[in-house]
Amino acid sequence: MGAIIEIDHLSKQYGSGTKALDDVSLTIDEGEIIALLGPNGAGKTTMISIICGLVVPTGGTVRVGGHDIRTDWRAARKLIGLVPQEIALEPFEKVINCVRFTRGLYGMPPDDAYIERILRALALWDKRDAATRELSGGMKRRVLIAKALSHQPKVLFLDEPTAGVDVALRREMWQVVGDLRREGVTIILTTHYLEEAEEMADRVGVIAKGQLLLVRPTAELMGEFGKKTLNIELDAPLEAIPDDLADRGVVLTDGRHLRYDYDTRAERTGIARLLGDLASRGITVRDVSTRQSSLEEVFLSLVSEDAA
Ligand SMILES: Nc1ncnc2c1ncn2[C@@H]1O[C@H](COP(=O)(O)OP(=O)(O)OP(=O)(O)O)[C@@H](O)[C@H]1O
Repeated sequence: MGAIIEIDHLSKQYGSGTKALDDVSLTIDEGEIIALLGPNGAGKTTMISIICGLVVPTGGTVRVGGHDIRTDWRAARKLIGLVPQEIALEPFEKVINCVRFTRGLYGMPPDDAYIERILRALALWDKRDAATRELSGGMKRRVLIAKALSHQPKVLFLDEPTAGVDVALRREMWQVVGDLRREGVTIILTTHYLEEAEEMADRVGVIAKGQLLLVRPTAELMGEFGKKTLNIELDAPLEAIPDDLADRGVVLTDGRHLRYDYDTRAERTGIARLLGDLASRGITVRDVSTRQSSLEEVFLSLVSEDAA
């Protein structure tokens, strides 16, 4: 599928002098889910705000669906829905009216059949006549998504969609995002929860200090940076580790357990040889398990590499 968002050498320096974005270029394809990861103040919200026309860039260009966000902003903005970080809803208004009004603000003709479809998809149909103040936090977030989808955008921005929500609600949100993807909506989300990026995103972009450090398919990033650890439980305790195994990086963690870190990218991981060597010495293995470093560890190693 073709590009829906083209960000070219984008920069933003706020009046205060803060350089929030520094020469960022990124192309996002239609239908993909991309997660922007970065510590507080990295520039994620600034990037989203520029694309949505809320902040004016100091350099570079952005095109949405081929429309320049500055010279052709009306057409660009029609393609975009934004779910902001802060929950701001009219407390006494009915859910269904909030969504209808937002659609109207975009100049779209009323379409109650479509509004019913999104409220049903977001499990809000039963609450359509409730005032928004009567809703739970998770429901309010879903109303924000319904509002953002009210004008049938092709691109949805979710700025920290699950900040401050509990684990069950977070899973519920992931489900909603999965459903939207099946509808063909392109989704750009910012998150501090690395698990969220790992779970949902096709690609991950890591931002720190206004710079896009890298953008990679999530699986590739995990494969490339992910080290694995093999834990071996022995049948009988060992006094010491044989020298040749120690030379290969095998560690005796306690008498009964060996640990071996290996690189998933290596042509030979050395696992078969290690198990063979143990067997030939009469050292019996009771159990083996492996553990892969999480995206969190990958992310921390990237950001610290950058700081170094
Ligand atoms: N309106 C503004 N005026 C001046 N500086 C700003 C403004 N908005 C953001 N900044 C600064 O720009 C930098 C990037 O902020 P931004 O909100 O884009 O980061 P973020 O990655 O979204 O952070 P968070 O994860 O905390 O939401 C920060 O140093 C911030 O203080």
